[in-house]
Amino acid sequence: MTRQILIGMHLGNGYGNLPGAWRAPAVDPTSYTSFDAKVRHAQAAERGKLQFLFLPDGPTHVGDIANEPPNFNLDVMVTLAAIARETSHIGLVATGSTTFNEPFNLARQFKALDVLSHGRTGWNAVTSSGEDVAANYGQHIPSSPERYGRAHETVQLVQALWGSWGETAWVHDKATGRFADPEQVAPISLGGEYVASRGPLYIPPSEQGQPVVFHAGGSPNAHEFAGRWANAVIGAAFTIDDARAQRAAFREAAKRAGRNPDEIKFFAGLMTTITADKREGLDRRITLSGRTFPQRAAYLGRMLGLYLDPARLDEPLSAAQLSEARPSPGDPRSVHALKIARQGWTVRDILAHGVIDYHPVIVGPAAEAADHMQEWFEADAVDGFWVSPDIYDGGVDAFVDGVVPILQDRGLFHREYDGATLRDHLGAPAQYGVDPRITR
Ligand SMILES: Cc1cc2nc3c(=O)[nH]c(=O)nc-3n(C[C@H](O)[C@H](O)[C@H](O)COP(=O)(O)O)c2cc1C
Repeated sequence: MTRQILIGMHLGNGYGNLPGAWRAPAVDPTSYTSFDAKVRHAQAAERGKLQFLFLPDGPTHVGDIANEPPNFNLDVMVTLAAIARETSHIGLVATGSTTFNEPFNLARQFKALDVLSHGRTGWNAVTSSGEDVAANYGQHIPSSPERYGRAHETVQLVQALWGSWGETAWVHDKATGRFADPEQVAPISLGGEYVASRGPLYIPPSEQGQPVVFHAGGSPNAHEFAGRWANAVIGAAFTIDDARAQRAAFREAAKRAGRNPDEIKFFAGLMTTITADKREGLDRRITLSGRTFPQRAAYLGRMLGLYLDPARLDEPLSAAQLSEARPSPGDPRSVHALKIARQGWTVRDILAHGVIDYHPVIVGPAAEAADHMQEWFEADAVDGFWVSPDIYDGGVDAFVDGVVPILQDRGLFHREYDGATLRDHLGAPAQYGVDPRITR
């Protein structure tokens, strides 16, 4: 079968990726606590046949709570449990820290969600960063080798626990009175330098056996970790070359672990403001994020090697400034920022293009997003994207009704779900318990 783009949808705080999304006209400002809102956004993504929802998790809030909502869900597992009951196909991927959770708790919660969702669950196993997160657990952030040392042990333990209830152990035969085959439900008694568990975990397999492992991280340690354990990587890249290099690094690591590199899919982030014309999109972004622009103008200046006066946001860069500008080698977004500046936009509009955002930003007609996705995909830079809409109410629909049909017409995106599990959607191989190739 020809390779096609895979798409996940970011679901964060209930509003969208713009800091002022909670104040948008059609948005209920209490969506942060509304599970109805989250279910509605998930159903919109499922209508577009997207492969999965991705829920990041800190868990902390370091933003400006006086003006902006927290970044994350109230609780990713509770949110996905609610969504699982109101959707039928879309994959449900939640982030769970290997540093600040016990393997037994992770194994139990994720497998229970996998059973509840009939085999649609994914675990984004991350090592976490930031002292503010660690402080919530009364700890400091361990060093990278320690975090990844614990992460390797944790995933191995979690998968061993998932496999500790044998695939055919559950007999539940009322006539004979036999509930389960005890030979197939056995302790694992595994322990390492950081974590240990006896088991077994009393949870039978789901329709996909056990959850699919994802990872998000960028260091060489992350490559080795994902190369061994993950079937998908939630990535961040600003250029095709960067994405291609990251994807290749994860694929090489998978090969070193004795796996087929096609077993690990690389997803780049993409932020969207899909509108009929660019001006409408820029204006929306100015209304909902312009409060930060004076401060961002100073940063944009540093990206371009210029001084930009925060009081003169409504002027384009002068000819002298444009000829003096040099993209900063320290920020991969600088080349793109200069390209936009050269198109003659005002500083306010340059910032409204999202040139200082966490991921590439598309502002404007759906075809622009489709073109971006096609270009990156055909350059072998990605297997797919995780898409983060500016405002979930309306923004998920704009993607599903605008971008998805274009990709489908170009033969780049499927029209129907072929299977019912997340493993099916990602083309991930069957696995139950630990992967014997990794733990031999
Ligand atoms: C695209 C992307 C998404 C991430 N999402 C999360 C997240 O939701 N929660 C979290 O704790 N860390 C998240 N991380 C951070 C990683 O867990 C990791 O702590 C960080 O990248 C530092 O690890 P490294 O040394 O491997 O780069 C994310 C990282 C990337 C690149």
